[in-house]
Amino acid sequence: MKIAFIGGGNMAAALIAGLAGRVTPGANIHVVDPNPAALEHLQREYGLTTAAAIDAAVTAAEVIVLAVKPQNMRDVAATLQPLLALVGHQPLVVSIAAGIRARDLSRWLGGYGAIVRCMPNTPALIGMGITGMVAYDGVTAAQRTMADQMLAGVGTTMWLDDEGLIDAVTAVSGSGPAYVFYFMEAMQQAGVELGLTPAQSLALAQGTFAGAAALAGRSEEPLSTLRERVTSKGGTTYAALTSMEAAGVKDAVTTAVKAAAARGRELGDELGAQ
Ligand SMILES: NC(=O)C1=CN([C@@H]2O[C@H](COP(=O)(O)OP(=O)(O)OC[C@H]3O[C@@H](n4cnc5c(N)ncnc54)[C@H](OP(=O)(O)O)[C@@H]3O)[C@@H](O)[C@H]2O)C=CC1
Ligand SMILES: O=C(O)[C@@H]1CCC=N1
Repeated sequence: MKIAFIGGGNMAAALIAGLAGRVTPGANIHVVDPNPAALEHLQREYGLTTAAAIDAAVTAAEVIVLAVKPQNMRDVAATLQPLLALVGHQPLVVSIAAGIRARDLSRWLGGYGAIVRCMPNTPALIGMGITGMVAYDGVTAAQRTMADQMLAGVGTTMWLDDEGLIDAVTAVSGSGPAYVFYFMEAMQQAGVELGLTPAQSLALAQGTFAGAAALAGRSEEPLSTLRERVTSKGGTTYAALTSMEAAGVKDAVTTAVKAAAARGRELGDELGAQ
């Protein structure tokens, strides 16, 4: 599979790390980014080809991943559109941008239909990502399979019929690793304040997230049951959870996740109106 990335920043680098040598040889990956430092690192690490600006090399790929910020997407589409119009085959365009709707991207690409909109997350870097995906009108069955193979190579895929749900995916799993790191940071800090070294406290917090996430993944029980099994009556967990409830932590988290979804919709409205 020949893949071109437009944008070689954080999320592209995470995807490339998971893809190179696993889904396709690094030499089959081409990355366009104006920052030489980012490209040099990717080139050195994975042996891929790079360019500072979009040119015809991009359309030689079967899959073109648009991995620029949502605010740059329209300009990128304007540059890409005449190049796509020149090629005989229709490369699959995969957008990972938060908010940008497939219909707006299609319009910016001159009515192009072979678009998959998806929302990956950074654990793709270690092959443990999860990606929500939706196919636009002109995607062939073979292209859908190709998109699935690409993203299944860096973790789990979840296809959605309703593109409107991608903002929810963005809020839960696209942004989600940041919430987990935030929670881990707080747990690490508390451990240090209680006398552990930063390394000890980090190992305990990280190991706890890894173990609890794996347990939740393997268990048939609801999360609330798993939580209750940790919570001895009158014990330490009860003291912590009572403190969290009093501080409104659960409400704060659900409100925060909804704020992420609202921002996704807002980006789609703002940028799609152009
Ligand atoms: N980070 C994450 O965890 C996730 C991000 N996403 C989505 O991925 C996209 C990229 O995010 P992220 O990687 O975090 O952002 P970054 O800013 O790290 O990466 C974007 C890169 O694209 C470059 N760029 C800008 N314009 C062009 C252009 N015309 N051609 C080629 N490259 C260009 C940027 O350069 P410069 O900085 O100089 O502008 C930058 O290096 C966003 O749309 C985001 O919504 C989706 C899921 C998760
Ligand atoms: O923060 C953002 O907008 C991007 C989308 C999901 C994760 N990072």
